[in-house]
Amino acid sequence: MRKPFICGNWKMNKNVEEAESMITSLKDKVEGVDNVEMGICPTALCLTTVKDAAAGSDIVTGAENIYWKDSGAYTGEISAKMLADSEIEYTIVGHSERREIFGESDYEVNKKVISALSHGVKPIVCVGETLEERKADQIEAKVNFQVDSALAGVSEKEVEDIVIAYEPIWAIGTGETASAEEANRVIGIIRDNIRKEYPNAADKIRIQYGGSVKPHNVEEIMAQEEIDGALVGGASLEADSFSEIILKTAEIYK
Ligand SMILES: O=C[C@H](O)COP(=O)(O)O
Repeated sequence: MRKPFICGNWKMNKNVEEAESMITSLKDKVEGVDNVEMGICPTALCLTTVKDAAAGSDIVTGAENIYWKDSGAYTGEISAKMLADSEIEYTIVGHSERREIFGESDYEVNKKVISALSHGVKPIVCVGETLEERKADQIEAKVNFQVDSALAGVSEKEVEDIVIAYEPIWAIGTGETASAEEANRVIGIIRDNIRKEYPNAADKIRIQYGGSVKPHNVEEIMAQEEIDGALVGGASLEADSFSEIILKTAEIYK
């Protein structure tokens, strides 16, 4: 059975003090959970704060984004190498907000995935369709294209370290979720597509759902066979709601 991964994406929220206090409180609330991997992706400013505050717990840390070069004249960027040097385990790559607001392309997402893997940082690759694409029956074509592009050049061994997050764009921060069955269906499509290129790894790769995951709907979502966790935005900002999501997932996986 794949171990579910519940990961918070704080986006552009929280200063250092707030980050430290949230993790301190979260640690207490999820102590003893060993059947769910738990993570937080804060801003670059708070990465080491979260890492240090989480010490002694099973909470892992991830960045929200990277650039694919190791170092150099790339103002405003951080690299996978820097994350590895600070023992940061994960990085989100290709979140729809990066793609839509900052114009990140599938080509760039792939370069970032390759760079992260080369430094032992695990990428959480986000894919998902817009509402227009959903209405035009293009969900499958869109997500499979995004996944194929992101994984280009990745070996079967390396691919096991990748987490995919299926996040329908229309469900992010809107309070709307894909129904649990629909999220499960699309994630099944993604896994079947991965199986074509990576027959031995497809059943090992974790595929999360993201988009308005909250304490009140997490059980239904996590009960689905294909869904291996969640990438949580808004509800990951408070220790109460995020721990509730983790604890309910842990209960389902008992
Ligand atoms: O990365 C997380 C997603 O964008 C979901 O955000 P949300 O839970 O606030 O809808």
